[in-house]
Amino acid sequence: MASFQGLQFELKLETPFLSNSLINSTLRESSFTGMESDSWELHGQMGLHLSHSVLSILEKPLITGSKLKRQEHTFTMDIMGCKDQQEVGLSSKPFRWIGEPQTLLINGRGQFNCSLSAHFSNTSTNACTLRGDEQCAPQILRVLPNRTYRLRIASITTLASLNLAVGNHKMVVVEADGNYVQPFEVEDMDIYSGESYSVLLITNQDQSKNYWISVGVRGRKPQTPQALTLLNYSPTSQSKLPILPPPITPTWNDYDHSKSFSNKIFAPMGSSKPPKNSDRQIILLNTQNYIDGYIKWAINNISLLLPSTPYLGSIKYSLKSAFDSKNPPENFANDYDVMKPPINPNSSNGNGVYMLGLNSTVDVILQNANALAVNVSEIHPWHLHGHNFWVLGYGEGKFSANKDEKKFNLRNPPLRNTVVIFPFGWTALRFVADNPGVWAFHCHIEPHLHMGMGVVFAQGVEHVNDIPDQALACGLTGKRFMKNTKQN
Ligand SMILES: O=C1O[C@H]([C@@H](O)CO)C(O)=C1O
Repeated sequence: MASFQGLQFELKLETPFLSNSLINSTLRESSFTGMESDSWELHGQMGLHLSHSVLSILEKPLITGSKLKRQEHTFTMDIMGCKDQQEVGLSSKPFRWIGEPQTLLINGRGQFNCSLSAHFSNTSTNACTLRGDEQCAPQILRVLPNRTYRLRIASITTLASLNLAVGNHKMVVVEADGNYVQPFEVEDMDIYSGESYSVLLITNQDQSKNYWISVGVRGRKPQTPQALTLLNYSPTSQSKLPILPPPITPTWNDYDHSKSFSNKIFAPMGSSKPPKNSDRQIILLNTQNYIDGYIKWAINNISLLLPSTPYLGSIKYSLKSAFDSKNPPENFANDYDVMKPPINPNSSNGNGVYMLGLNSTVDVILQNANALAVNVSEIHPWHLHGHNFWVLGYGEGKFSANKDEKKFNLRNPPLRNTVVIFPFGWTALRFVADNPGVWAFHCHIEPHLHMGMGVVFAQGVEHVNDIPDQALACGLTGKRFMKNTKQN
């Protein structure tokens, strides 16, 4: 495990932009709590609010080194209420999509309605300039010339996939999701919701100038302006605007560009390798569907609807009626055409659990497909709780075990906890189910999770001794049940 896992605590910096969704997500997440793993994960943001996209550029870790406890349950937030509204829209007939973000925030700063805020704050006629209204002024990264900086970057967006570039500078990617990677140089980098990276930035450019860092949207037709941060070379004044324009994000649908970035990520020499073979292969087809006319996402034709009783208690205490006891499907119909909208778009809700053998090696093939509309297939960053996995490869079209397994990278696959599936493609990953508990595996795009795009894995729940009271506080494991079990 890499020694720099504390960056995610910096998410707290973004809390003014969170909504009451966090309270919901706290309850929701608690149903997944298992034993602590030593890989601290970036999933407090499961409940981040929906109307803005947020990117943190973290210059310094708050905590480094040691084993960290997952902290996402401890946030308390101000209440803004927008997520509830959005959830209502997503669960309505007719469906109301959340829409693209109005702005992107970098460390809480975005340029939205700047002239309006200037008017109210009465500080400047153009609040988007560096001397304008504080809220609208970009974050300033002040650097010394000829140094090497490590930027810790975490995307906690709700929807947007992002691309980041620093004007006139290259970056060297050295870490992804808390694991070192073989360093590689890039002009710009993609970062999907739930992912985190460290990049090295060498300040070797003209020190009498400042430079823009820009972030733009990928994979969805952009209706969101690029977000800007200023790279300020000391002792140059912060108010000196860069001569060069902000770097322009690659075209939103240039997927080859994104694939080329993902395909450069490898584990460094000496990292742990995946087991040579897996004990089980689970193929998960991602489709957009209807249930009673409501738009949903489904996995192997089941749209995840979480039960009211948290899984950990219901599995540990064998409460068989608490969730679907049937095993969810491990594959989909052979003749399903992933390049076309579903012939039968109807699906159903479910909450069954993939029961994994403790310490077994599991391969998951995430198979993307055409959504409901013709010629539409979207990016989905999938995030696994409680584990890292090795990314064995990506491919186009429908996964073919015979052909594609031969191409799996077992030599130096990167270890991650979030991985993207590209439109009309598949992504293969392998993990060892060695962390007793119940774990969500889901698309990190919050509205997609709300619409059912996730599955649940469980393993070794009998080894989870101290289930937190909060995880036993509702449904069939509510108060009365607890009282009885404690008495027995
Ligand atoms: O889940 C989604 O719903 C909309 C669209 O497919 C239906 O309006 C969209 O862009 C999504 O990503």
